[in-house]
Amino acid sequence: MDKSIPVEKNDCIEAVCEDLTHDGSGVVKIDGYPIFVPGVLPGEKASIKIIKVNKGYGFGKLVDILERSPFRVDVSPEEAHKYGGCQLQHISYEGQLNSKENLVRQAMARIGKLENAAIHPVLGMENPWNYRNKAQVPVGQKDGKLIAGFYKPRSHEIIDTDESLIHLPEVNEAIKVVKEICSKLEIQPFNEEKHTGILRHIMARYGKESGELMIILVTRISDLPHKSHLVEKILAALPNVRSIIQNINTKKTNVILGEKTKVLWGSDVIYDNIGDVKFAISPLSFYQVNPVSTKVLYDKALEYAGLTGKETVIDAYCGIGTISLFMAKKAKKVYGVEIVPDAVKDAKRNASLNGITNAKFEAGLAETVIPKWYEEGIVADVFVVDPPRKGCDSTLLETIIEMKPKKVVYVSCNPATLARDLRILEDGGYQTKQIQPVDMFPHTTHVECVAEIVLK
Ligand SMILES: C[S@@+](CC[C@H](N)C(=O)[O-])C[C@H]1O[C@@H](n2cnc3c(N)ncnc32)[C@H](O)[C@@H]1O
Repeated sequence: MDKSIPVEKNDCIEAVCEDLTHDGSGVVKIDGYPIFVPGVLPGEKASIKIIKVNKGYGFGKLVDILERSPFRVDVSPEEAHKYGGCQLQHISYEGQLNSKENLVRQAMARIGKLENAAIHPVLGMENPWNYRNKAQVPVGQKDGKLIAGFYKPRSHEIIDTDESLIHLPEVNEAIKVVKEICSKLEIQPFNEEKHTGILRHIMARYGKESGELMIILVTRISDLPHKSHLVEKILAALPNVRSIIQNINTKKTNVILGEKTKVLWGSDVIYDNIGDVKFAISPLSFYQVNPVSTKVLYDKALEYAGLTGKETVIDAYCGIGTISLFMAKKAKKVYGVEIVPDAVKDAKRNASLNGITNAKFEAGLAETVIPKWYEEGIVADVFVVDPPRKGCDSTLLETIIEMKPKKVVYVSCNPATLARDLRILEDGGYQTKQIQPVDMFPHTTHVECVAEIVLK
């Protein structure tokens, strides 16, 4: 037995939970040795069975709650099905917002070593239910029947479900109807293990403001049987449908969408509005999933940018040009860069759709295109970044530090990489003035942040 590890496998202990991890597990410590226990909340005393011990940390199973947190809510197994595996379903909304604020504060202190940044309380939703404008449900088979729903946590077993408490009702309805139609037409569900069958995922994307619906059928092969019947039945059942797409993903991968799409019926995009800007959204483009919180987030980004109409703005990782076009209305010129060519096509289309002529978009890697722009003499007064979870590329951060825009607005969906990148910017002559967390994903552990960073 390793003496530095104070517990052994199968021990039963009683301990008080001190914290939550980024994936929502409770953390208890025995003589400083951390044990991760799913289901237990900070402040709760619990009895726990040790199920695994590693050198620096262990895992436990919650046996009983001995002292209950005031933030705990009881969720029945039927309700849990409707949460689609949301990690914070057992915490009241107030408790979720507290724990997200704590997560941001800890990342900024531990990773970012930020001392002077003001970190505001999380801006939560008035109604944190039925907010998602997009669903992508895996399809499989059970007892000879087509099933679709969500993956059981930490497994690839599909839990068949027809309703999610976090999807907009129109999205729930679309998924349910398409699933029934595919089942009746006997379209073969995908078998992940054997890599056989046809239908891998059903996706629905809904414009909350426009009421337009896009259905995407992700298939393993390009041959989709009963195509015309399928289209006919979807249109009869869902009058809001504007676009039916087939996406082909032939690969053995967890990535949902393949690169090839075919329009089976209607338009190649749907439209939606955020504030007074209209957007065309194509199947492969990134579009924020929570329209209510997106408006809050973009308004905050605009406020932090402090535009007067004279500024040149660079928007790195611009997607379909959402933040760029919000900024373009208040800036002299905006340059956006994005890796997905379809998204850049959407961004260009969106600029003309809104009569915006001072925005220019280019497809490519932010870390390659922006240094090239800089060499050509394009210098930003305000630099916006909104990278994926892994954060900004280091070359891009170096370019920002060299270019010296007077302000950087950093939109992030991962506090850990945000904190890492803020440290790099601070070491390069910037100061983080304030960070506003926004709850874009209620009932999950995710939190979005927008940070205002100024040149010292
Ligand atoms: C979090 S999304 C933000 C999109 C947009 N700002 C919005 O709010 O809708 C990140 C975007 O970065 C793009 N992306 C990922 N890596 C990139 C890179 N190295 N260079 C440029 N764009 C990238 C993704 O395709 C995605 O559209």
